[in-house]
Amino acid sequence: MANLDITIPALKLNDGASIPMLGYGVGTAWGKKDEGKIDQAIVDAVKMAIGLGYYHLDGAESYKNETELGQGIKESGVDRSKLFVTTKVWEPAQTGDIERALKESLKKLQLDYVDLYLIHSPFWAKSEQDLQNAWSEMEVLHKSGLAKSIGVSNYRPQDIEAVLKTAKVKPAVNQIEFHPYLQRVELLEFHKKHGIATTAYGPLSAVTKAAPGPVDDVMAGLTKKYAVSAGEISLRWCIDQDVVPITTSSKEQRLSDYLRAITFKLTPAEIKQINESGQQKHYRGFWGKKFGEDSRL
Ligand SMILES: NC(=O)C1=CN([C@@H]2O[C@H](COP(=O)(O)OP(=O)(O)OC[C@H]3O[C@@H](n4cnc5c(N)ncnc54)[C@H](O)[C@@H]3O)[C@@H](O)[C@H]2O)C=CC1
Ligand SMILES: O=CCc1c[nH]c2ccccc12
Repeated sequence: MANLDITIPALKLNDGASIPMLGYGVGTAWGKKDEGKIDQAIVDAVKMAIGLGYYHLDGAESYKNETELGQGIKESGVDRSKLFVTTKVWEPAQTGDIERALKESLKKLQLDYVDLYLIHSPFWAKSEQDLQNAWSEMEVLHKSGLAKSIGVSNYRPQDIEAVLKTAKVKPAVNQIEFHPYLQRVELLEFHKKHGIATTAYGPLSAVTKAAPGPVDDVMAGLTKKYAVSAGEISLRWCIDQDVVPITTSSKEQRLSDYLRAITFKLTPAEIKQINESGQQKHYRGFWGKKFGEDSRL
């Protein structure tokens, strides 16, 4: 399957690095059970995604497939410097855990550095000080060059506020669930105010697992106008709001088609139509219990 021979545009981060505006995740479609054995299907999927032009790869310690992600990167033959590799640390329990986790991740990934290292969630922390201590460990890893950029994931404004009280380096990114049924308006405003980039997981939710719903009619009109699928409209809806979507699929055709999201642009009026119809429904696919009363934020 030929790719479109296009380069995915990049967004500048607050530390000067650039992140490709469409990512491929190995979390949801590829969560692995038996960590002892290499899963060739995941290696092949990573190679396939890179071959199509997905140079932004999103992994995590908790997905238990960093070995496969690293092997896929190696077998792709694409120069390391061209790739943007993210991984995430799961719940750090004590001082030193984050450094240990990153070094273990790098070993599995067969890499000398990651482009972006994220704290996977704030929900393990018992106090503001826990979040601040974890962040200062991230800053040390950033300074050492093992993580070119550092950020967070699933942080709410109050979690970022806590971090910013003592941070020397601001988080470059907050990776959050984001789609028309979870628009995070206040959080995005907060990110903008502090120069934090937003990356989005679950970007297809409104047209896949949360469908049917109130955006369907708007999507139908736009798919005709742009001759793309509702998935591609969903990805573009993120990009046009400076949000970097991270998607995934094991199907080469779908992944290839999703690259069309970088070939057109929605108008401000079309984004508004999606936003207004999307606001009529609320859906959260991940971490719902942890967000509790903050579920709509
Ligand atoms: N930081 C965090 O807490 C989280 C991070 N992530 C990251 O984001 C990545 C993407 O997250 P997703 O929620 O999976 O993104 P997504 O909203 O792009 O959904 C992708 C899923 O939808 C399915 N799909 C794609 N096209 C479809 C279609 N036309 N019809 C029906 N199903 C279709 C795919 O098979 C795949 O399972 C993950 O792989 C992971 O790397 C995901 C969840 C939480
Ligand atoms: O990051 C997304 C949610 C998540 C957290 N841990 C795992 C493990 C395997 C798949 C998804 C996830």
